[in-house]
Amino acid sequence: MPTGRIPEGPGCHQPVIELSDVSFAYERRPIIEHLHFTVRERDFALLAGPNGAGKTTLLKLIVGLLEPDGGEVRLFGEPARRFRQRERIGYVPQKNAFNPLFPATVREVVLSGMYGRHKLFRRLTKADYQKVDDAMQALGIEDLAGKRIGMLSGGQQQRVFLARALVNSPALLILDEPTVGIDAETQDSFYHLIRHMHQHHNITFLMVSHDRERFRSYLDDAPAAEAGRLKFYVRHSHDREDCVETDLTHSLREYRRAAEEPALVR
Ligand SMILES: Nc1ncnc2c1ncn2[C@@H]1O[C@H](COP(=O)(O)OP(=O)(O)OP(=O)(O)O)[C@@H](O)[C@H]1O
Repeated sequence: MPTGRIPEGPGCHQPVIELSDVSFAYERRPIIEHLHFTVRERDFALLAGPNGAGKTTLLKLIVGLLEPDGGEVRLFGEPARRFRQRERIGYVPQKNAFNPLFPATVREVVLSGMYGRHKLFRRLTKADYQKVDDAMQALGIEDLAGKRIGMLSGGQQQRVFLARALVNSPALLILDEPTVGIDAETQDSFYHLIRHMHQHHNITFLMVSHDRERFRSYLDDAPAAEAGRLKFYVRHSHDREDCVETDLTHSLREYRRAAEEPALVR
């Protein structure tokens, strides 16, 4: 298990998230104690743990919404509390975190992913709208563009949130139990897509999930780090040495065409 700050890796394997001796308590109740862990570029990290183990708390520490009581959290080499380049992080929330009565259309939800880069009310450019169209096409939701998000199935909604997270071409994609409440077949198709993205793109993944079993064949057997009931499982980027990036929109279109996912939109 690593201790302290890990030296920088070569090429496209720089540290993205560094947790050095991180501890956190709510009032006096310790939630996370002495956690050391580094996620590097193009790693796929699964954060697993039962209800109440501290997964959401740890995500908040990672994105700088909470500060640790001890130790240090760094994002892309900077202290998390000072990190401002929010557009480098894409976030896919739990389906249940979304209010189905929210009246926005699919296009508006995907477009709202741009606000990390463009302050609210700043005029969006033609290129921005093109990125929104590309992301919707890549995920097979372009025909749903004018529909109210609350009218869609759980699987379709998650594709909308994934498109929203991808419009800024994030370097780090955080997925917070993205398939809770979605049927097993749709979950399979979602995770197949996620694995494709991990295999073919320079995106680092941090996924929160109760469902370690689903990723058993994809991740190392032993946890790479543990703190209390929290466990990190990883597929390291050194499994893939080439650092060449391919265009995400093009690649996801090809992926759809290859019909590896026959019924893409469910
Ligand atoms: N703002 C808060 N103030 C005090 N205690 C809190 C606060 N937020 C969470 N907790 C407690 O901290 C513990 C960890 O909560 P957290 O939400 O991080 O767990 P989790 O692993 O994400 O759980 P779940 O799987 O149920 O979402 C829980 O016991 C929770 O009740």
